[in-house]
Amino acid sequence: MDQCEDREEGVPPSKSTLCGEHESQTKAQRKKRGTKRKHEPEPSCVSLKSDWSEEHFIYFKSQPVSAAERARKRSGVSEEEQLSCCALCQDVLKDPVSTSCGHWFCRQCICSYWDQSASSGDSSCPQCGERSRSRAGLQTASQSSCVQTDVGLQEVLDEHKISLRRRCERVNEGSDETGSRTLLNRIYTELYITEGQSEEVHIQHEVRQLETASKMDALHDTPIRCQDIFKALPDQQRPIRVVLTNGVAGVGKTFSVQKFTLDWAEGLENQHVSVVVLLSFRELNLIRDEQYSLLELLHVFHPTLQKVTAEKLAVSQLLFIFDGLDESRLSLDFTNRKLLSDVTQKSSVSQLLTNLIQGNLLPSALVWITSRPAAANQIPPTCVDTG
Ligand SMILES: Nc1ncnc2c1ncn2[C@@H]1O[C@H](COP(=O)(O)OP(=O)(O)OP(=O)(O)O)[C@@H](O)[C@H]1O
Repeated sequence: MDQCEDREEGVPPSKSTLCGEHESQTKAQRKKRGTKRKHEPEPSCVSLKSDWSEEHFIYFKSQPVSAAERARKRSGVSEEEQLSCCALCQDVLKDPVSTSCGHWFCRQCICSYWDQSASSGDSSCPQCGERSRSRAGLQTASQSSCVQTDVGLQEVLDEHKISLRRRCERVNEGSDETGSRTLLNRIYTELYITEGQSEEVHIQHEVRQLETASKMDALHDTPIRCQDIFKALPDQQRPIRVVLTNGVAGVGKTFSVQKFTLDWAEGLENQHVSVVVLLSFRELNLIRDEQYSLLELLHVFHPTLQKVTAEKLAVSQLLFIFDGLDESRLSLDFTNRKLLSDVTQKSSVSQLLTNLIQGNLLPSALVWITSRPAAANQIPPTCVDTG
């Protein structure tokens, strides 16, 4: 059994349950001090980092065309062939490395070229004559792609992170919206999530559930930090893609989401995620009767995503956070057979969400949903990863 006070109060285990006992401050204490506030989401900006291969291609295209390249073009050699061919041995690249001007050679070819070159220590590019980085600085394809992927997109990504940091770094304190905003990191106390999967559908009132909760067993009673919810436990085989965090009113679900996002935006945690898309069901309610594609949905709520194409979206590691399922006025119908797999295909917001959660849309995207217990049964247990 977990040791958290709120679990003792009776939050029934779902995929994960926010136990909500802060290390130094209980919910009761918070309420007494009038700190329970709902944090309205603000518009944010999002950018995207693409996979290396796509940028790799752009990278080559953007190089100044050398005489050798022009000659190859004249000879009818395709660009793909050029990219896989060493300019020195004219053979297929072996252990390919690039000079700082962007030309590719077999590592052995370029090293022996430099070894043989009259002026030792000269590291000019054999193809264009430009002075290159030294042999120690030659880049492999993956190093080069990282650098190139970041060109242009890095700026957008930084902008997105700054935007999300601004959105999450401060929270309202006080009993009404006029309360002052304070730094989240200053008041945040660690919350623990326990993993569990209830077989029952929770139809009772939350108070009733509190009574029955003690009869349910958590799958794991090890507390998990909110930043670690997508990290599989040692005994878990499958990667975790969809997480549903279930917790009673005021336990700290929104705070956890904000803390997770802030740590990501500050570069502290979960850096394998390229883009965090933070949305509340309250925001989504506003467009529930409209038709959007997933790409448009992101553009609407995250304007800087406008710079990002569907192709880049498909190859990036996205994390969608949907906060407050209990406030949803969408009718999430997981039995609807309308399959969506194209991020540019328009549909209702609920269909976008069900397809995203089911993995038809952006199958590698991570999804985190938070909910009060009474509403959590809107997500079928089969859609949630138990690890
Ligand atoms: N980790 C935390 N550290 C410090 N205070 C917290 C923490 N989590 C929650 N609180 C306090 O509890 C209040 C309620 O938290 P929060 O809005 O995150 O709850 P919630 O679970 O999202 O509630 P609801 O179900 O009503 O949306 C916050 O305004 C804050 O004052």
